[in-house]
Amino acid sequence: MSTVVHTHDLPADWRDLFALTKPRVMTLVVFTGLCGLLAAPGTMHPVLAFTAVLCIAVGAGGAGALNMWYEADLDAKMKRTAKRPLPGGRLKPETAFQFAVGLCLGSVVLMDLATNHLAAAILAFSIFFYVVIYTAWLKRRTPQNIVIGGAAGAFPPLIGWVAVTGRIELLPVLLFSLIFLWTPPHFWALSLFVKSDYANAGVPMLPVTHGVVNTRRQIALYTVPMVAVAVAPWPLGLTGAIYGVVASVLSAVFMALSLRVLANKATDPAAMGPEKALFKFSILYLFALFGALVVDRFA
Ligand code: HEM
Ligand SMILES: CC(C)=CCC/C(C)=C/CC/C(C)=C/COP(=O)(O)OP(=O)(O)O
Repeated sequence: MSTVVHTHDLPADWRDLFALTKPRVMTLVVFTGLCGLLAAPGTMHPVLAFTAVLCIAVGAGGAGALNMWYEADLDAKMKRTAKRPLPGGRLKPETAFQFAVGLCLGSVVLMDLATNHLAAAILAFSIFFYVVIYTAWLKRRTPQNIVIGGAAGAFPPLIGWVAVTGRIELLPVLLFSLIFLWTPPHFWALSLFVKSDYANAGVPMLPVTHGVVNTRRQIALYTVPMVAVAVAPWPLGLTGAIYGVVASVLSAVFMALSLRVLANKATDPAAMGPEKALFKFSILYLFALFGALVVDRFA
């Protein structure tokens, strides 16, 4: 019987399993969940609060891993994703599936034990939404895939809030709506400069199905209600001026960048500076608004 362990194999395996959880994208998902939890009225034992945030991270990671398990065939066709653990042949699909299901189930059960049924149910629903509604159902069928399916990524602040209060209230619903309306400009800006990847893989993303001009119009169109929802908590008296000022200023920048995208006539990805700027700014924007929400709450 051989007991030789190739130690250099072990870290590679763990790195691949970790990569399966989409750690870079999920940092913002987890941050918005953490901020939803911190912004909620009431107190929670720090260990339970940490556990709740951990559950959001593990649940989101498990959902990301199930997404990669399901779409290994698509990922193999796109330059951006071809080297992922499954298309790269570094991980067996069964291993990925078991790991992913373990994370998803573990996160929901632990959330239920540590917080309340409603928070656990919303976590379960968002995993279901990302994996089944977005990945398995809509992504390959309609360019509205990310509008509807994107709702999955909007749940974390609500989950964080409900973990503390046990109730759904207006502010976390506005935070949900903010991310829901933010997702189309975030993703469509990116999809404009990686359009050929999606076209090659046969994924019906908006620039592929409805063209570059239409996609730019849609980005600007979603930015208007997004900005309104972003600022709304301040005049509604749900937050103070710190959040209000940060949200107003950064929303004005977001609007300006999306108008620059609308004005851009280029179709060559090399000339898509405004799109690249909007995509990068979209990430900073959510980090900043959610950060300001927490600072405001404790100021
Ligand atoms: C269906 C909705 C969404 C789609 C299709 C989408 C798609 C993408 C894609 C393709 C990337 C580029 C690179 C990569 O794979 O790392 C990206 C980057 C990113 N997305 Fe999204 N996204 C969506 C929603 C969200 C949500 C809800 C969040 C968080 C609240 C988010 C946060 C991020 C972050 C932080 C990055 C940058 C990652 C890095 O630095 O590499 N995305 N997104
Ligand atoms: C709590 C919980 C379950 C949260 C879910 C978080 C969520 C839905 C995040 C969406 C962000 C994301 C990874 C989009 C990638 O789209 P894609 O899968 O089409 O990207 P790809 O082309 O990079 O695979």
